[in-house]
Amino acid sequence: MMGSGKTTVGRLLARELGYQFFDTDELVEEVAGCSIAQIFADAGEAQFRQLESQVLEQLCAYQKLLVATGGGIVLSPKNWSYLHHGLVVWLDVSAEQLYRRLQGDSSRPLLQNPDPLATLRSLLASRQGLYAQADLRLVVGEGETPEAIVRRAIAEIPKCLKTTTVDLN
Ligand SMILES: Nc1ncnc2c1ncn2[C@@H]1O[C@H](COP(=O)(O)OP(=O)(O)O)[C@@H](O)[C@H]1O
Ligand SMILES: O=C(O)C1=C[C@@H](OP(=O)(O)O)[C@@H](O)[C@H](O)C1
Repeated sequence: MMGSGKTTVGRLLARELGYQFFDTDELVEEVAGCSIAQIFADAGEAQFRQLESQVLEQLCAYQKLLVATGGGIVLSPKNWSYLHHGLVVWLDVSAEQLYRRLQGDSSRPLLQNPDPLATLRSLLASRQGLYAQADLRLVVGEGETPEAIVRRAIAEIPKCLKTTTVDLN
């Protein structure tokens, strides 16, 4: 979800793993040559979603990447075929925590309305089943720091790696 810490935690985790870090929102802005808010205002959400899929498709061909996606990437079934090239982590943060973090932030167009908390609750409820398709769910506690989440991710990721080693001795 937006504001769950994908960019903040992802950047730190990439450094720990020695992976390159990319953020689909940043790449979309580079491709479009303007901010996400501007893309939504000028071309609409559908155009943003197309650019987002395009960027994800290009990224999924590479290895040793950590990709922080936009919170709505889960909406398109096609995006899941790209996401499943890697291990998908869900940072599960309550709507109330998200609201506190994003108060006064004008960069997320879907929250620019009179009741952003209600929007966050309703988006979270409608996307819950999609986020649940992730390989790893990290429920983020109240006040848990990005560094603590990274430590938990590093402990949990090996347990859910999809590859298995076959010993042919
Ligand atoms: N674990 C955390 N605790 C408190 N604030 C956080 C945490 N993770 C991220 N933030 C803050 O929340 C806001 C949104 O984080 P960000 O990493 O941009 O989220 P996302 O990429 O998922 O939209 C930023 O202001 C960031 O500093
Ligand atoms: O949840 C969403 O639909 C969106 C989340 C945003 O990314 P973050 O999750 O990085 O905030 C950004 O892609 C856009 O504003 C739409």
